[in-house]
Amino acid sequence: MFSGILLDKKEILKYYKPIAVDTHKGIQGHALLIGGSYGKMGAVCLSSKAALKTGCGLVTAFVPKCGYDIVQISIPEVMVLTDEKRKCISNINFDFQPNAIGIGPGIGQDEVTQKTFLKLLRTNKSPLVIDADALNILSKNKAWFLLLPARTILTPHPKELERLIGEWNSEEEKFEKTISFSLQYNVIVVMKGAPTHIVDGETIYKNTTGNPALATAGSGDVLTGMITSLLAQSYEAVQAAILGVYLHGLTADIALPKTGFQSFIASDIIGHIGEAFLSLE
Ligand SMILES: NC(=O)C1=CN([C@@H]2O[C@H](COP(=O)(O)OP(=O)(O)OC[C@H]3O[C@@H](n4cnc5c(N)ncnc54)[C@H](O)[C@@H]3O)[C@@H](O)[C@H]2O)[C@@H](O)CC1
Ligand SMILES: Nc1ncnc2c1ncn2[C@@H]1O[C@H](COP(=O)(O)OP(=O)(O)O)[C@@H](O)[C@H]1O
Ligand SMILES: [Mg+2]
Repeated sequence: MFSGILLDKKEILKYYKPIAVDTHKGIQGHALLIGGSYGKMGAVCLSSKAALKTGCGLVTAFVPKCGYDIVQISIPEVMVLTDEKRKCISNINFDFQPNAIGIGPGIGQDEVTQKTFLKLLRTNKSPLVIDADALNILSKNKAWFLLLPARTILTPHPKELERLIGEWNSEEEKFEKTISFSLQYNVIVVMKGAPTHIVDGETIYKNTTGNPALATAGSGDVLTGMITSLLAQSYEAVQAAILGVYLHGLTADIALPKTGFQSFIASDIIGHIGEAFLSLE
C-alpha cells in the first residue's frame, strides 16, 4: 500500500499560485536552459519552449555555436547565448543571475562538457534542475554529488536513476536507495516513470496524471523546462517538481482524446500546457 502523498488536483491547489494582475516579465522569473549538442539541439529547444509556456518571463538558452540559428528560428521568444565550441558545450559563461538553471537535455558527455559542468557546480548560485546527460556525467563522477547545492532537483528516468544509485532488486529497495540518496545530499529526486514519484527525503509523492502517450522522445526534456520555469517563478523546489510533474502528465490526459497514444509527441505536451493550467483555475 502506498503511504505517501497522492498528487491530485486537491493536493496541487495547495501549492499553485495564480499569476498576479500587476506582474511583468522582469519579475516573472528568468530561466536559463543549458544543453544541446550536434544532432541533439531539439532537446534544448523543447526545454526552453516549455519553460516559456509554463509562465516564466524570460528564457535564455545556452547552446553550442551550431545551435544558434536553430534555437533563434524555432523559438523567437527565447534569447540565446553560445559556447565557443561548435558541436558541444565547453565553457558555460553568462553575465546575469538566472532565477533557475536547468541543465542536461541533449548536452552529451564530452570531456570538456564534463569539466565545465564541474565548474558550474562549484560556482553556481541559482536553484538547479539536473537532467539527462548532466545526470549521466554526475553518475560517472560520483565524488561530485557532494557539490550539489541543497534542494537541487534531479529528474532521472529509471536507467539514469540506476546509473546514479546503482541497481536494485525490488521496488522497495529502489525507494530505500532513492530516499537515502535524497537525504544524504539534501536533493529532490523526480523518479520518472509510470507513474512518476517525487522523493524529498522520507516524503514520497505519487503523481496521478499522465498516460503512455508520454512514452515519446523529448517528453522528459519538456518536463525539465517546466520544472525549471516554476523554480524560476519562486516556487520552493519540491513544489516546483510536484507542480511540473502534475501539469506535464495532465497535458497528455487532456490531449489523448484528440491525438490518441501514437501520434502524441513532445511538442503536444507544450501545446497543451495552457489547458492544463486552465483546469486548475
Ligand atoms: N530531440 C532530441 O534532441 C532528443 C534528445 N534526447 C537526449 O538524448 C540524450 C540521451 O537520452 P536517452 O534517455 O535517450 O538515453 P539514455 O541512455 O539515458 O536512456 C536510454 C536507456 O534507458 C532506458 N529507459 C528509458 N526510459 C526507461 C524506462 N521508463 N524504464 C526503463 N528503461 C528506460 C532505455 O531502454 C535505454 O536503454 C539526452 O541528453 C537526452 O536529453 C532525448 O531526450 C530524445 C530527444
Ligand atoms: N507509460 C508512461 N506513462 C506515464 N508517463 C510516462 C510513460 N512513459 C514515459 N512517461 C513520462 O515521460 C517522460 C520521459 O522522460 P525521458 O525518458 O527523460 O524522455 P526524453 O529523455 O526522451 O525526453 C517522463 O516524465 C515519464 O514519466
Ligand atoms: Mg530524458
